[in-house]
Amino acid sequence: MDSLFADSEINRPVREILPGVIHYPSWLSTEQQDFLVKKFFEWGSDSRGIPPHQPEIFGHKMSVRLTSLGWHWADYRYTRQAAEFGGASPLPVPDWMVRLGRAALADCYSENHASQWPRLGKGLTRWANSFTPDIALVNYYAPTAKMGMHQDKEERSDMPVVSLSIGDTAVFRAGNTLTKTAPYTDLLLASGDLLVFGGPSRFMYHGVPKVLPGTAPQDCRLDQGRINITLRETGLKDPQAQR
Ligand SMILES: O=C(O)CCC(=O)C(=O)O
Ligand SMILES: [Fe+2]
Repeated sequence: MDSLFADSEINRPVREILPGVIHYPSWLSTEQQDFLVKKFFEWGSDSRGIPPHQPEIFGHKMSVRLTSLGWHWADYRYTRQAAEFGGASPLPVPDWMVRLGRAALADCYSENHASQWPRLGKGLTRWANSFTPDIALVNYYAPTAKMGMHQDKEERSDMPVVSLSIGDTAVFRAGNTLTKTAPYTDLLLASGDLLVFGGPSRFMYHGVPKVLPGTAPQDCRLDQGRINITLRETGLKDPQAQR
């Protein structure tokens, strides 16, 4: 009874937070979360990839630790090699991750589901089939880490952003497309939650003001903190990098 009517199922319906922003609670199964945590540790310790690091922006170290697959992100641009790590290249985006990204969009934007979201622009549904993320940003938030308000705009594609959360719950701040300032909509992203933002909100400002320590499910394989995996299409052609 408890698990059938768990709080998460009753109080956290799938919602369109803002036009084109879909929050799908508990989208990942426990097994999928376990698998992603295992992969997270593998990626982080693989000497062939980009080591987890705290990128510097405007002379300040971010509190989040980042590694990435597909492309390296630094100084607001994508490159295939990381000069600061001896020219190392990121590990590739695995096929299963592309399929996961498509499944996420299918669940949020396909005709079936999208009819529920009256504010979702027309034409979003076509994205579910063609989404081919070529970058996965893998963020680790220690319990005190946060991420300032920003836009994801290094891409040359207007494909949606797919974001997966594992571990401690975070406060996610969805802003607006015009300024870093209010109006904001704050929501909680818990372990297993999916957030997709595209269409009219693809270039919204957003950030993570806070992680709520000790809120991960008891059986979570991540002892503390939060993993966020963000899948995007860069729209960049290989081998040329962004100038
Ligand atoms: O951690 C999150 O939920 C957001 C991450 C994010 O906005 C980013 O990596 O650009
Ligand atoms: Fe972002």
